Amino acid sequence: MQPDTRPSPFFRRMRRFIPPAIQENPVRLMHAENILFGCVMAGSIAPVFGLLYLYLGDPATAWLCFAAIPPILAVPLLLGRGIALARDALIAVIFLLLLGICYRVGGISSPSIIWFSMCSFIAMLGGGLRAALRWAILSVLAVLGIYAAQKSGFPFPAVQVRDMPLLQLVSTIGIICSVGLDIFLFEKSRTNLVRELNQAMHAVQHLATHDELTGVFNRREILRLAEQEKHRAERHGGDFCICLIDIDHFKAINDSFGHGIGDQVIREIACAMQSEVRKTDHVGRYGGEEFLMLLTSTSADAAQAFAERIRQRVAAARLPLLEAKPVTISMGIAAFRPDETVAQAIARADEALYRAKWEGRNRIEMALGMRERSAA
Ligand SMILES: Nc1nc2c(ncn2[C@@H]2O[C@H](COP(=O)(O)OP(=O)(O)OP(=O)(O)O)[C@@H](O)[C@H]2O)c(=O)[nH]1
Repeated sequence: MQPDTRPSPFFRRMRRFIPPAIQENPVRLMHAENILFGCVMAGSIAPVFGLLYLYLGDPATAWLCFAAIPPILAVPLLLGRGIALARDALIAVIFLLLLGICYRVGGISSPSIIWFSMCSFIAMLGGGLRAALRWAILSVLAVLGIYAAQKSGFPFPAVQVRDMPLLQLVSTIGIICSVGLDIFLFEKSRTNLVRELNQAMHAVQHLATHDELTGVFNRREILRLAEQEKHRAERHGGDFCICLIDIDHFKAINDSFGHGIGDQVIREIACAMQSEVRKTDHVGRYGGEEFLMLLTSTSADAAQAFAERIRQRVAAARLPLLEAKPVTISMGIAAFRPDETVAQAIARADEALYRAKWEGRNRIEMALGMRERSAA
């Protein structure tokens, strides 16, 4: 059973806000997702602090928090115009909000001062190191500016919140939770990305090694497997047979029923072979209507008996596609010899196949050994 590789419902819902052009690129998708997390986080934290400042008797700062909510929630709409624009717009709103809060409540001693660190954090998750560095410099300059302004006697409003320790407490807990949640969501989005890349890699690998029409191995892969089996047989001993299969009078099938039906016949026969072989054997499409089977740990006699079973199964099948007309296959089998190459073993199987055709088709012929061949 295929594992469920779809992202969680939260991520799927969030992706509705991400333009398809961004979704095509996994890294840009991850940055866009992180910016959306930033919007969700900032959009939920701002009203909490708004309510807190109302409770603490500072309605002007509370309204600053509430006023930041609409621009934060509008940021996803900017994603269509570019990730950098959306990211910088979000951070700019947060940055200005923090400047406003620090100006009103405590200056350099404001519990909100530490929240400037979130600017470079969000920038990093939403776009990489350069953006993070830019926002880190701006944040440091802002903090230094607040300090310098206070030192030089700039008139900060004398706002007294009712319960400063409570503000400190909520602010500290808020930043701890925000950082933790951001890291958790970032990790989730990174895991999704890795999983999707893995999936894409498997799909590409499958396309590179399998025949599109039949789903069995393609020529390159079956030849690679043949080399691998040859090395295994040479190292560990054991028999290994190569079986070349060709559909008889296939041109006539194409001519009578059309190429579409011809393709389906090729598919049916590939499927019949694939379902008959053992898990350790391999089936590949060698050419148009020609297949190569690698029968591992199989003696020549066993390979012949097995091939006979497939030949009979195909000959007995009455495909509705062909209006129940029989279709047959011919096969040539070569038992691999340690002193020959894969190409030589296939050449012997091909020679046996040629004999099977010559002898009347719908039959199996065993290859001669190399020495017998050169003597012939
Ligand atoms: N439909 C279809 N036909 C193919 C495909 N690949 C090759 N063919 C056709 O298969 C036919 C093979 O014909 P031949 O090589 O003359 O052999 P045959 O008619 O099978 O005769 P024997 O092999 O001698 O029994 C050709 O007409 C090719 O066009 C394919 O992928 N799909």
